[in-house]
Order: sequence, then structure tokens, then C-alpha cells
Amino acid sequence: MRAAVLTDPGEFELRERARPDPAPDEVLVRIRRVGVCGSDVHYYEHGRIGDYVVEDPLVLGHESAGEVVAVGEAVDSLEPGARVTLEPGVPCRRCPHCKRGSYHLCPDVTFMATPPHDGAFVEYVAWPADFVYELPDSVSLGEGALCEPLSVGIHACRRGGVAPGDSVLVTGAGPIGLLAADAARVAGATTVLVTDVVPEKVARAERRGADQAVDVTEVDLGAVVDEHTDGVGVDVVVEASGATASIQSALDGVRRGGTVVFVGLAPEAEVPIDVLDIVDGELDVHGSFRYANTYPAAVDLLAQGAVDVAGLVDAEHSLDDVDGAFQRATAPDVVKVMVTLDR
Ligand SMILES: NC(=O)c1ccc[n+]([C@@H]2O[C@H](COP(=O)([O-])OP(=O)(O)OC[C@H]3O[C@@H](n4cnc5c(N)ncnc54)[C@H](O)[C@@H]3O)[C@@H](O)[C@H]2O)c1
Ligand SMILES: C[C@@H](O)[C@H](N)C(=O)O
Repeated sequence: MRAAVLTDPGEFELRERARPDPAPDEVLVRIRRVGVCGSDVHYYEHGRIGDYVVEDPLVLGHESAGEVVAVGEAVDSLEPGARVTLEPGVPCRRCPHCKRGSYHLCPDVTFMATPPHDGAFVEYVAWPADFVYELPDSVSLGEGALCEPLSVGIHACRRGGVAPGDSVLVTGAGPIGLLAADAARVAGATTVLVTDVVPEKVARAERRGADQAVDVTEVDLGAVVDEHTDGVGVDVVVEASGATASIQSALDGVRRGGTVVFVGLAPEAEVPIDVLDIVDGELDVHGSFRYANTYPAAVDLLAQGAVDVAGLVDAEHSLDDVDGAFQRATAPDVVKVMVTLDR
């Protein structure tokens, strides 16, 4: 089978690899769609994210969907021919985090495209059947692949306890911010504000249904928040840009007693934040890391047409042109690039 292998920063090689055989509890999936995520681009450009360093040739890609072509002897939940999406993080299932249901915090998770684990820019993947979800006919494979970033958005909103009638400010209108905004809306938020610094991204957030999208380089965000919340502040802020300035100002928009969820990853680990604001405002401040138990919800939301993930995709490239896909994904106005593996 063919695999797009990152051999050095900025260098992909299409290599032949042995097609895997599914273990008894696995299914073999013929991969058909893989989204390019910002973390893939980071490994492509820099060869590392923090302590995760690409030391050996690595297959990137963790937003994937395809068709089951074979099942292990212990699998009875899926059959060949099923159209599926793959949850990329498989935990140990035994540690205290797994037993508590927070399996995304498992220290022994195998996460696709995170060194040393290969990802999905490859023709076939053998994956544990309980982390593979069947897609109804109404959900395309491209949409199925984007259950992954949608899951990040769903989890962030769950962490923020977004409830009917809430006002929510999402900072950053990349795929994560846009899908967090959608997840907030379907959770019942009645006011959704979105920020960015790229005019095309701001415009897209507004087209997708934000009550107001704000270019923070041009407009005073505080005034916009005041206008939409009678000067009180929003119930929940979801910081989804990872930009230092946005992280620092995330506490400014929230009401006293409100919640701030940090999803974005800052370029540096330490960002000064006013702790007195947290105490005095009795804020709930949460981190949000990946997700757990979100894929069934993501598939259902897509089946109901409640969230538009297809509208995020700006370009499709074949596996042969994975370089082109990654070049395209670095453009500031591009939200999502999809790699297709159709013959
Ligand atoms: N916690 C997690 O589990 C998790 C999962 C996936 C991604 N992430 C992180 O979340 C962040 C968003 O991911 P993404 O894929 O959407 O990234 P992205 O880079 O596509 O989107 C970030 C957006 O923020 C905008 N931005 C930059 N500076 C800003 C500012 N000062 N104010 C408002 N917006 C600003 C950018 O223009 C861009 O549109 C990244 O930091 C990513 O690493 C975290
Ligand atoms: C969760 C996933 O989308 C993220 N990029 C990660 O690698 O953790």
C-alpha cells in the first residue's frame, strides 16, 4: 500500500508499506478522506511539537474516514463495507483515567500522527473496532473525517458547561474555533460571538451564524461583548486561537462567576494571566484537551445536519499531492484542506 511519509521537516515521500492485518479486535479500514490539522502542519514545518519530536519517518494525519474491508475474528460490531470514521486516540483502557471515563487523559494513549505513532495518510489502517464508528448514509466520508475537530469543539463546550440561553465568546476562527462555536449553538447558546485577526476568517464566522464576528485588530472586543450582554460579560469564553494576546485577554470578556475554557495551545508554555481576576470574579477556568466520548455525538449531529463541517473545506488534494495539500494548508485564509484517496 502507499503511505505519505514525513521523512524530514518539509519533506514527504510516497513509500510502499506492507498492508497491515487486523488483530482479532481490529478492523482494517481503506482510508478515503483525511483532513490536514494544524498539528500535522506543525510537524511538517518544524518536526516537533513541544516534547513530541519526529525522530523516525512518520505518517501524519489523524482526521480520517474510510470503508471497512476486513474485520478481526473477535469483531461483531462492524462488517466489511461499513463506512466509518476513526477516533485517533486509543487508550490503555486500564489506568485510573480510563476507568474514570476520562480516557483522553490516559498517559499510554496511542494517538495517530503523534510521534512515534503513525497516522492516516496511508491507504489502509488496522484500528481497534471500538474506536471506529459507522457513518449513516446521510454523512459523507469527508464529513466523517471531520468528526475529529468537531469532537474538540464538543468537548470544549462540555468543559465550559455551555447551556441553553448562554452567551459564548469563541476566540479564534480556525476549524477548532468555528466548530466550538457550532457546538455552543447546538448546546443552546443564544448569543455566539467569534473573534479572529484575518478578515476572511471573520467573514466566514459571520456567514456560519455567529451573532457577531469581530476582527480584534480593528474593533474593540470589550465594547462588542458589553453590547451583547448588557455590560455583564459572556457566560463562557472558549479560547481557541492559541495566540498569546488572546489568551491574556480571555478573562476580560467573561462575566463574574463565568467560565473560561482554554483550548488553544500558546507558542510558549507561560502566559501571564491576572489571577486576582479569577479569584475576585470567581471564575471557573478549565483546560480542554482532545476529547472523550464525543464521536457518537459528532456523528449524530452531522446526521441531523445540525453542524456544517463540509463548509470548512477549502481545497481537496490527492495523496499523490500531499505536499500541495500542506502548502495550501499554511495559507492564512484557509480553514481546512482535505486529502482524498480515491483511485
Ligand atoms: N486542546 C486541544 O485538544 C486542541 C486540539 C486541537 C487544536 N488545538 C489548538 O487549538 C488552537 C486552534 O486550532 P486550529 O486548528 O483552529 O488552529 P488555526 O491556526 O487554524 O486557528 C487559529 C485561529 O486564531 C486566529 N488568531 C490568531 N491570533 C488571534 C487573536 N489574537 N485573536 C483571535 N484570533 C486569533 C488565527 O487567525 C486563526 O484563524 C491551536 O492552538 C491548536 O494547536 C488544541
Ligand atoms: C486533538 C488533536 O486534534 C490535536 N491536534 C492533537 O494532536 O492533540
